[in-house]
Amino acid sequence: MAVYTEVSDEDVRAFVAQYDLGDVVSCKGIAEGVENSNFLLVTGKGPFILTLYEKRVDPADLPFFLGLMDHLAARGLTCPQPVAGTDGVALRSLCGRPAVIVTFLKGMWPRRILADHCAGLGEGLARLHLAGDGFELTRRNALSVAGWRPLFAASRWRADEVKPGLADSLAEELDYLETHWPTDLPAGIIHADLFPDNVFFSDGALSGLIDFYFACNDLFAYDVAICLNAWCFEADGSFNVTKARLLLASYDRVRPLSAAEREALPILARGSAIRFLLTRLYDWLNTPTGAMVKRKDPLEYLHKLRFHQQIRHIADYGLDRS
Ligand SMILES: Nc1ncnc2c1ncn2[C@@H]1O[C@H](COP(=O)(O)OP(=O)(O)OP(=O)(O)O)[C@@H](O)[C@H]1O
Ligand SMILES: N[C@@H](CCO)C(=O)O
Repeated sequence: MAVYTEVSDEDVRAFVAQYDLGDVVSCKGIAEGVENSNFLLVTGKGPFILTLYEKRVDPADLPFFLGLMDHLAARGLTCPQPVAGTDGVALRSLCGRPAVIVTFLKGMWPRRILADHCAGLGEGLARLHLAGDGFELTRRNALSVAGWRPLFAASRWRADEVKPGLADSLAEELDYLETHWPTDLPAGIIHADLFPDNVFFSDGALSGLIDFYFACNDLFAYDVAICLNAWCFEADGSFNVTKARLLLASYDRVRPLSAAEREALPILARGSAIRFLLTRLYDWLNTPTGAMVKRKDPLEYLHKLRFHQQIRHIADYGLDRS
């Protein structure tokens, strides 16, 4: 359960009194997620999500995240929308943390990923990329290639506790990625964390996207690579080429991938693998004792990294070049 900050009933009632949401019926910590403290807040006006932003969210970025959700919703994408208080302000403070109430999305994220989910995902991801066009704020991706070295430095001295030799393997990979990382591919607003638990489905169709707190300006194809890693590997570690084909084909129908973007997928997938490996490694070594959170396994992403290191070309995945 991701609840880092406990909120008392009195605090919640005083907080909600600043909105036109009626009385608080209940407020329960949500047993999912690792980044922020999330609560299912039920008021006289129905269910909402109360989020307290934790360590990895820079408060200065919150206007970007909240504005982006409004921008995307205005363009027809189903995503949470910040709720303003009676004073017109959405971003507040609760228990010493920046805090926001957002609208509740119907649907469920898929616990077991089927090939059809990957088709829905590809279309939804491409629609998100198109819908981000025209958003006036920008945010650099702090967790792209320039951010990996400092993140690694924070865990390097203890990395071998997780797996002997891990520190050297990561150092070598970072050298490679820093030298070969592509820069001249189409870019815009990306989600940057579109894992299955951030994509809701209803009756088999994608019904909404959540958790825009890593969204930023970066390469569109990097977002595709993040999804290949998060959606197209099976529990036994094998790469499911059917899922990958469906993801790419449905993405392509909405926003065609250029030949250069396809060519770059193997290195982008390596970058995506090291990004999640490094944040998971840091969290593995630094999650505060007593925090109600289920840590994620960094080595799952070492396995994915090793897989992509063997790939020279997109055709080696069994995927089409165009
Ligand atoms: N707007 C929403 N509508 C419905 N449920 C939501 C909403 N926002 C969050 N949730 C629920 O809360 C859970 C955790 O939310 P979220 O993914 O934003 O947390 P996080 O700590 O940022 O997680 P992550 O580890 O994915 O970064 C989701 O899996 C979902 O069940
Ligand atoms: N989706 C991330 C956690 C949130 O950053 C992971 O699975 O490591």
